[in-house]
Amino acid sequence: MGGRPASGAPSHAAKPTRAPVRRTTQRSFLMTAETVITVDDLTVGFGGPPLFRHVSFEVRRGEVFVILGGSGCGKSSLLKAMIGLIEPSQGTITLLGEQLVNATGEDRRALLRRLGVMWQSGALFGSMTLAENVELPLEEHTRLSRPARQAVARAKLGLVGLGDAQGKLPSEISGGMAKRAGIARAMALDPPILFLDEPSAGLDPVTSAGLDKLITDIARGTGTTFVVVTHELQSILAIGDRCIMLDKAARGMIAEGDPKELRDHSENPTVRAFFNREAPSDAPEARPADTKVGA
Ligand SMILES: Nc1ncnc2c1ncn2[C@@H]1O[C@H](COP(=O)(O)OP(=O)(O)OP(=O)(O)O)[C@@H](O)[C@H]1O
Repeated sequence: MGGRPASGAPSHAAKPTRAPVRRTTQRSFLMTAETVITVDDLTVGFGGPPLFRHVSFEVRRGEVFVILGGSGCGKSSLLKAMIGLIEPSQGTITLLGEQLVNATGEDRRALLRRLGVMWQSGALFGSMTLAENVELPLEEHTRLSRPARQAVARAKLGLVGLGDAQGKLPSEISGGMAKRAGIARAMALDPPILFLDEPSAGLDPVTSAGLDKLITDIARGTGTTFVVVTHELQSILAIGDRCIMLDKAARGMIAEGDPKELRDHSENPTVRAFFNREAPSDAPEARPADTKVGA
């Protein structure tokens, strides 16, 4: 099952399960915001049966878009396909108006430079201070002078609440601080889109909630678009403007919409089970057509 109903109509034609929705100003903005990512009919596999197939969705400028689902359903693989690290076996990915899948050479590199990525661990270089870590992409991809790079690094670390920790090594900071530093480094080149892979992994609930607030503050304050892979329910509900849900048994996308509306109104038993922390019911092939809610 994928993001399209069997008729071949686009997934956004799927019958929504509707409930009255109170729109905030932010959500109203997102309803009309331009599309910055279009994933169309995407299939990814590693030689055997596809991990997921026929996945289609759009991400709008300035929103926090969450890719969720149980372990092993392909969330990280989808993120990797969206940043050019995995070649899909079918489908297209349009980022900021440019085609990724067929792009090659300098065109591809220039497109990928416009994306910021933070991996689960924060992936900081242990022998470098936080400031030096943030400076690194600037050194690699710009002609800024050292003082200019230092000024940008200071600003980015200040933005994530680490203004006083610039001279520290990664071994001298907490896990939550490392995630913040990872976000600062991912933002060094002012990317319009930031991809975060499991940002809350390994964090206690309070630290995780602080990181959630940082993500929404940056999205609201700077208009940066976030694509976040996570299966942390509290984070999904705290940060997600919209989401898609992948499912291992369905080998595809089984839901799309506002996470709170999916939690409260989805008719799909697998989606309901996920949001209500229940063991999934027997739903071998979940139905995509009934699961688009509040998008
Ligand atoms: N490069 C690869 N080659 C072969 N198999 C892979 C590769 N990358 C991922 N897989 C497999 O694809 C499946 C999905 O992995 P992926 O990490 O995308 O899932 P996930 O939903 O992010 O899982 P989790 O929540 O547990 O991190 C796993 O079974 C994994 O072993």
